[in-house]
Amino acid sequence: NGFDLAQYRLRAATDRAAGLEEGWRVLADGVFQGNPAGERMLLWYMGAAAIGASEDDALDAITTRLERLAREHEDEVARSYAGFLRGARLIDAGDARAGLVMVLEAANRVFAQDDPLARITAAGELCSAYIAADLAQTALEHCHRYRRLAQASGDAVFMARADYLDASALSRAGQPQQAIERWQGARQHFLALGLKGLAARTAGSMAGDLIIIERHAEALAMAQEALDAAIAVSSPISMAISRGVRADALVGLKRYDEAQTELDQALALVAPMEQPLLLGDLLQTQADLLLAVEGDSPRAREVQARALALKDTGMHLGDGQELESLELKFREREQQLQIRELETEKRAQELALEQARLEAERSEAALARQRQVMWAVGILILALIAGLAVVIRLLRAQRRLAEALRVQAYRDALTGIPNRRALNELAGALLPEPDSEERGHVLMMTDLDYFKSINDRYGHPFGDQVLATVAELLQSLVPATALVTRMGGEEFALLCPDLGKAGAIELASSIRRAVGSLVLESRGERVLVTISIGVAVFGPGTRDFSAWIRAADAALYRAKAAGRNCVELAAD
Ligand SMILES: Nc1nc2c(ncn2[C@@H]2O[C@H](COP(=O)(O)OP(=O)(O)OP(=O)(O)O)[C@@H](O)[C@H]2O)c(=O)[nH]1
Repeated sequence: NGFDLAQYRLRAATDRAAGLEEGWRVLADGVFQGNPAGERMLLWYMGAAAIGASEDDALDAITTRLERLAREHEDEVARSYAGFLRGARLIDAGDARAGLVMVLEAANRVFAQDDPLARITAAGELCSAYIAADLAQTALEHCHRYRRLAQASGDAVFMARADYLDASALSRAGQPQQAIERWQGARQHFLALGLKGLAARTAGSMAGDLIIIERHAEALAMAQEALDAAIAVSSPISMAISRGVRADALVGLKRYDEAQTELDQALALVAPMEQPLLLGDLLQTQADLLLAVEGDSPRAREVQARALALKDTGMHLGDGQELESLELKFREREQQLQIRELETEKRAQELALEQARLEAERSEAALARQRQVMWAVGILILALIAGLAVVIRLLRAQRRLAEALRVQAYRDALTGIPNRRALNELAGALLPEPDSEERGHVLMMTDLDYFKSINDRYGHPFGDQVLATVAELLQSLVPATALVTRMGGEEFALLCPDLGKAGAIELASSIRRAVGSLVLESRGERVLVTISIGVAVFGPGTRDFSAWIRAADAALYRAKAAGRNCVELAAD
C-alpha cells in the first residue's frame, strides 16, 4: 500500500505525539483496509508511542482496536500486543503486580505462536515490564534473552533497544558504571540510525547514573540535551523527567536555587499525570534539596515520607504466587521452544551434513571419472607413440626390403654381379646416337665351353663354383668403366665403353687365356675350363641395343662353331 511501516516506527519513537496523530490519520484513510497484519504493526507502534507519551486515552483506543482485530481475525499476536500495552500502562500507574501478570500472559500466548518477530517483541516487553516494576534482577534475565533474539534478527532498532533496556535494568540493579556503558552503546546505535531524539532521551537516562557516580557536570549537560529534545517534540513527561534529573545534578553541584526552579517546573508537569513512581522520584529530589538547604527540618521529613510512600505503592506486588506460576509457565514454554529450535537446528545440520556428504561423493566420483579418462588418454597417447614407432620401423623395413629387392632385381644371385636387366638399362643410357662419332664402345658375349659336361661330371654345386670363379676373373680383367653381367646359364656379357676394336681384341684374348689357365680341382682331378668370345664394336650398322647383342651373339656362335676356346669379331 506504499506506507513504510519501518520508517513510521522510527518517526513514532522519536516524536510520539506526531506519530500518534499520523497513525490515526492513516487508519482513518483506510490505508490498512484488508491488511490486518499491517494494521496490527501500525497499532503496536502507535501503542508504544502512547505509553511513552503517557497518552492514556489514546492507549485505550489503540488497545481496543487491537483486541477487535484479534477477535475478527483470531489473531493471538494482536491480542498479546494489546496485553503488553495494558500491562505496561498498569505498571506505570503503580499496579505492578496486575501489569506484570498481564504482560506475562501475553508473552506466554506469543511464545505459543510461530511468529519470530512477535517473540522478539514479547521478550522486549517482559524486560521492559520488569524494569518498570523495579524488579531489576528478573529484568536483567529477560533483557539478556531479548538481546540474544535482537542480535539474531540483525535488526538495528532492536539492537539499540536491547542496549537501552539493558542499561535501564543495570541502572535499576544499582550498577551505574555498567549501565553507563550500555547507555553509550544505545546512544551510538540511535545516532547511527539518525535518531537524534532517541539519542538525546538516552543521554537523559544516562545522566541519572552519572549523578550516582558523582559526575554531576556531565549529568547536567546530558539532561539538558534530553530536555531540549523533549521540548522539541513537546513531550511533557520527557520534559518532567529531564528537569528532575537536572535538578538532581544541580543539587549535587550545590546550585540549589537553580535546582529548585527545575524541580518546580518538573512537578508542575507531572501534577496532572498519574505517574506515582516519577512523582516519587521528584519528591525524593525535593527532600534531598530541602535537607541540603535547611538541614533536618519537619518540611524535609514530610516530603521524604511522601516520596517513600509513593515509591512503595509503585513497587508493591502483593501476593507474588500468581506471578511466580506465570513466570514458571513462561520459562517452561521458552524451554520447549528452545528444544524445538535446537531440534530444528539439529535437523538442518543433519541435512546440511547429508548434502555435504552427497556433494563429496559426487565430486569424488567426478574425480575418479576424470582420472579414468586421463588414464585412458595417457594409455592412448602411449599406444599411439608405440604404434607410430612400429609404423616407422615397418616403413623403414619396407624401404630396406624394397631397396634389397631392387638391388636383387639387378643382381645375379649366384655370382653377385649385375644381371641381364642391369645390362639392358645401363646399355640404354650408354647407347650413343646412331650417327654419333663415338664408335669405340664394345660389347662381348662370352660362353663357357661344354659346361653341361662339367655339371654332369663334377656335380651342379661345382658348376656353380666355376661360374662364380669365372665371374670374379672377368671383373678383375675388364677396365674400371666396363660392366660385367651374367646373361643366364654359363653366358656372360661385357660392356666396355670406349675400348675400341684393337683394345677389344686384346682384352678378349687375355680373358680367353686367363680362363683357360684357371686352376680348378674337383674329386682330386684338375678341371679345365675354356671360354668362347664374340666381340661386336658399336658401328654404323648397329641401330639399337638388340641389334648390337645380336651381332655379338652371332660372333659368339661363330667362335663356338670354329671349335670353341677362341675369339670372333663381328662384321662392321
Ligand atoms: N652348375 C650350373 N649349371 C648351369 C647353370 N645354368 C645353366 N647350367 C647348365 O649349363 C649347361 C649348358 O649346356 P649347353 O647349353 O648344352 O652347352 P655346353 O654344354 O656348354 O656346350 P657348348 O655351349 O655348346 O659348348 C646345362 O647343362 C645347364 O644345366 C647354373 O647356374 N649352374
